[in-house]
Amino acid sequence: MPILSLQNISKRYGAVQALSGVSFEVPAGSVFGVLGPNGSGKTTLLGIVTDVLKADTGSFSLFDKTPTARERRQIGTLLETPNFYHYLSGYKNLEISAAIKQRGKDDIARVLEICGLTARQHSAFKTYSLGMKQRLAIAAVLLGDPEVLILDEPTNGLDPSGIAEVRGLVRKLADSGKTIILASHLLDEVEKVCTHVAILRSGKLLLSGAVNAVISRNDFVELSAADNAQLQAAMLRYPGCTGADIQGGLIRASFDASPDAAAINSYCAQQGIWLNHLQLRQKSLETAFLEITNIPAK
Ligand SMILES: Nc1ncnc2c1ncn2[C@@H]1O[C@H](COP(=O)(O)OP(=O)(O)OP(=O)(O)O)[C@@H](O)[C@H]1O
Repeated sequence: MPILSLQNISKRYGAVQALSGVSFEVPAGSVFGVLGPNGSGKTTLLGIVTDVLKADTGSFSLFDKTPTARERRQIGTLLETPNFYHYLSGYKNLEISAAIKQRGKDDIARVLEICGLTARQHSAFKTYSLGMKQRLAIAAVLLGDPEVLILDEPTNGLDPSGIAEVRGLVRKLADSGKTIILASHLLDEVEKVCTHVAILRSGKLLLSGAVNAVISRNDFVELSAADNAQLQAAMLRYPGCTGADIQGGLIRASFDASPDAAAINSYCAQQGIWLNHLQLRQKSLETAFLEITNIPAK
């Protein structure tokens, strides 16, 4: 059963079509990244799912049901950084969050522990690092132990150590069985923490599914020999080779499936070509993302 299923969601703000017919499913237990460049509709989509915004058309189900207050209570949401009181401690701030959410205080110690803030719970919020501040925001979301977490750009504005802390926390929460839906404009982030992804561009869904299936990073091979022109011609005859370009003294050969370096080496030897360089390489994430976002929208 998918945790969240979107059917044909569209939303317009005046002249701006923020979302156009977006449909996808979020599997239970996944860390699901909603990925897209700035302005692609990620926040609008999360706003609709969390009932902050209303879709013009389309519908969605939570836990396989039309969402009611009961289903919504199972969702913890962090769409923007909460306004914590700077002079109050982390603990006191969570007391206020618990009161606003009408949750008891008895859950505060648990969420502080999960977020690694127990030792600093009585320090003033203003003394926290950026990463600790964001972990406190996530602690507030965890009050009441929701099954699903929705986080909008949870590492935005953090320094590298803050980013690492928040990613570590997201992984830990995923390991504990939570389903996590997070928006990001960073492919790198999605690859590091997400199991599944939906990629948006200009409000349209380009692709969705398991990260490994969606972000294909077919290997390519770099090779060279004394006569690169002869090698290039030979590689273009190699079964499955889809291209062979000479770049900076090396031939970069691409394939329709993962290449086998040993087979390429022996093929070249059979052609009387002795390789002085042969290396398998992976497409950079950047290249893979640019290729994905350049494909025509569905
Ligand atoms: N309240 C609004 N009124 C008018 N246009 C809006 C409003 N909110 C968003 N938009 C527009 O809708 C489009 C989608 O915006 P949205 O914030 O959902 O994208 P996003 O992918 O979350 O972007 P970012 O990464 O910059 O937060 C953008 O073109 C944005 O300018």
